[in-house]
Amino acid sequence: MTQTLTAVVPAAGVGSRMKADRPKQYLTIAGKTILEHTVDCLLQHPAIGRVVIAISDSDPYFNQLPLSGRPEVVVVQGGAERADSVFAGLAALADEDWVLVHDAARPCLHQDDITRLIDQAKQSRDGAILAAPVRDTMKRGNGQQAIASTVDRTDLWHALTPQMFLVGVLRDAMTKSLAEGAVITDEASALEYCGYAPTLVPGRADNLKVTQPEDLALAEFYLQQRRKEQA
Ligand SMILES: Nc1ccn([C@@H]2O[C@H](COP(=O)(O)OP(=O)(O)OP(=O)(O)O)[C@@H](O)[C@H]2O)c(=O)n1
Ligand SMILES: C[C@](O)(CO)[C@H](O)COP(=O)(O)O
Repeated sequence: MTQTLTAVVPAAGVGSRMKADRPKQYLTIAGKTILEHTVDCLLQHPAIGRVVIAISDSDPYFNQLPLSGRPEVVVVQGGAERADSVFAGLAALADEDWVLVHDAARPCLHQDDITRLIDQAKQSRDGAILAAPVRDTMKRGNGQQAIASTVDRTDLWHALTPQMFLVGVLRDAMTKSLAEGAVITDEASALEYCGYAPTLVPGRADNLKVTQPEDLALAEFYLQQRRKEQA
């Protein structure tokens, strides 16, 4: 598999839910920042040759990382929302390219999941996302910390990343959906807004997004397991 794909990594968030002394992508696990774990994982895959990282314009951390000097890494300025950061990352890419978008905060991505996503995404212009089936009974609240209803969890999934699309299709969908005020929390929601139906590719549940303080120890455990697998 030749290294022809680019991954866009939104890494311009502040990580407020993490309640840490720095944005969560710069917290360290086993001597490396979460961002470095994520980018190393992406560039380890034989089909990925370049990573475009969107960082905050006030980011004081990135340039201190060895990562900042890697030739495979391009840096762009992120935006106020995750979608703005992703959109900025697309500016460096051509419409006919395929792109994987992957959260900096998801360092435990497995190589096999990347391979399966790439294989599935290229089957259709609708693209594909990694997703994990919901395991728990799902409740919708009534706004007063009480249950309003139980959500039917038939065919209900957690959207993960990477999400993979043709750049031109994604760029146009994001342009339209954002201009019309749609709520875009992942790339697939922009495609859906424009009538596409991206494929759901079952992904590993340990591809967690480090979001809350207790997630850091779990990510450390999963990365340790990954190192044992690769030893
Ligand atoms: N304006 C933003 C907001 C988020 N992100 C990135 O999008 C990914 C997923 O977003 P999330 O987990 O929500 O990160 P934060 O927005 O930093 O977290 P919080 O909502 O807790 O502040 C993260 O890698 C984050 O750095 C980004 O590039 N630009
Ligand atoms: C893109 C994503 O990780 C898919 O689940 C998620 O939507 C990011 O949401 P966040 O609120 O920006 O963490």
